[in-house]
Amino acid sequence: MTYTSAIMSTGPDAGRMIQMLLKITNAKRTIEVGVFTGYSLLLTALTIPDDGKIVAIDIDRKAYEVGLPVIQKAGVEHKIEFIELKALSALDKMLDNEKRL
Ligand SMILES: C[S@@+](CC[C@H](N)C(=O)[O-])C[C@H]1O[C@@H](n2cnc3c(N)ncnc32)[C@H](O)[C@@H]1O
Repeated sequence: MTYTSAIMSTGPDAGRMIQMLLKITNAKRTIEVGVFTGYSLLLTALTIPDDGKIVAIDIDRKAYEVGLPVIQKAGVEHKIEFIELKALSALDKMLDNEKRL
């Protein structure tokens, strides 16, 4: 599969900034809104602890699946819960579930 929208991906400088912010805040649980092929998702998964969790939301699972083999090769897929849904609906569901706990 070819993906022609590479311009949508986070740039390397912004990626390093994301990693730095995750480190200085000791982030363990994060929400990624807008995954695309998963570059910033991969950086986040590589940065948070091994028992950390990322809820990754995107309306397009196909784009996520383009980058998934890299995430798997990096050994960080277990930290990711991918949700294919509009972000607002996914976030509403998460809030509803939280209220029920
Ligand atoms: C700029 S790209 C994300 C780039 C990604 N973070 C990266 O590092 O490569 C934006 C993504 O948001 C997704 N998107 C757009 N509207 C959305 C919505 N309402 N809910 C969920 N995802 C959405 C698109 O499918 C696209 O994959």
